Amino acid sequence: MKIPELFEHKKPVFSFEIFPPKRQSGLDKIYDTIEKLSVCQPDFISVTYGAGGNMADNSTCEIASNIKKRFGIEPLAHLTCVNSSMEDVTEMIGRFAKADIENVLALRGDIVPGEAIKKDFSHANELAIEVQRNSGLQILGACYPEGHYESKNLREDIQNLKYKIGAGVKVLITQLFFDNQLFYEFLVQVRNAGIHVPVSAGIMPIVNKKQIEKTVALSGASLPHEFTKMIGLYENDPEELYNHGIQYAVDQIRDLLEHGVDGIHLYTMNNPDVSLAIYEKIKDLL
Ligand SMILES: NC(=O)C1=CN([C@@H]2O[C@H](COP(=O)(O)OP(=O)(O)OC[C@H]3O[C@@H](n4cnc5c(N)ncnc54)[C@H](O)[C@@H]3O)[C@@H](O)[C@H]2O)C=CC1
Ligand SMILES: Nc1nc(=O)c2c([nH]1)NC[C@@H]1CN(c3ccc(C(=O)N[C@@H](CCC(=O)O)C(=O)O)cc3)CN21
Repeated sequence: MKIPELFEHKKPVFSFEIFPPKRQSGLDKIYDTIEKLSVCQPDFISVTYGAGGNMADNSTCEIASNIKKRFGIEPLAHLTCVNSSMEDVTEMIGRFAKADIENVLALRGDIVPGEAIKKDFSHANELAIEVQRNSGLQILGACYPEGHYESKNLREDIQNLKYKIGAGVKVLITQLFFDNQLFYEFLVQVRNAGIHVPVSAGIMPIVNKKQIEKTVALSGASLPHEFTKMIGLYENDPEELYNHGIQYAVDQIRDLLEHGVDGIHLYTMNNPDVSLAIYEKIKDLL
């Protein structure tokens, strides 16, 4: 199924994101996770590729393929290019096609100190052009409600976003954010810039202390008062932080749905219990 077509017919589109396990031995567990997530009947599940700069894994294609074969759910395979040569990309596109994968999230990827950068691709739009040229894959892309941290400002980042659309990106998924107001303002600017593709909101529930630092560093997302207050109150009480972290995500998603968002993309962090708990509290609006 072509994910961009799904957005034409369904609102909201509800999706999950998972990441491949660090070791091959974790593969059984990821399939248990997907099985649990399948209860929510997500419209698609995306699988990261070298997420957070972790290039140790290479099982994105295999997992995405099984999401379709074993669970009958549409997969979205992420593909990054900053550490890849043209040859690597060609090979991976070929593997996706062979595995019957129809949709890819074209990303530049995180620049990790010490990890060699290859010169064939500098930005996600260049990867999108190659995917478009070399395959029949549907292309999705990432966008940044608060601007990408390497951009001077949001305006410049949105100008760069137009290159992706020009390169064939048909749906955008946002970086995680905790302040819906910033998302709504971003959406106005995106539409004013002439970008009219569906934009799905990426939401990450924060349920333990360890996630806070890592997530903020990866995303640069700003933390509204309500969020820092929750952390301040419960950071030393794991059970309360877990419950309030879920509730924060639920409140965020319900507000987005009430504002008519095109899609909700839940960063599951491979935790099906958290995702199911959230689903139970939002399903009446899906
Ligand atoms: N590994 C994964 O599965 C995921 C990774 N990410 C991360 O998101 C970050 C960026 O990825 P993308 O959005 O795909 O990168 P991108 O290439 O679209 O943007 C990166 C930066 O370059 C600028 N830029 C983009 N196109 C440009 C052009 N043609 N000329 C000049 N400047 C341009 C942007 O404004 C931005 O500041 C990375 O850190 C990526 O790894 C996000 C989601 C999932
Ligand atoms: N800059 C950036 N890079 C990404 O890879 C990325 C984003 N942003 N934003 C959206 C999602 C969120 N992603 C994430 C976010 C956090 C981890 C993370 O904390 N990984 C831990 C492992 C956690 C665990 O095993 O439970 C790690 O140590 O890599 C991974 C992917 C992938 N995506």
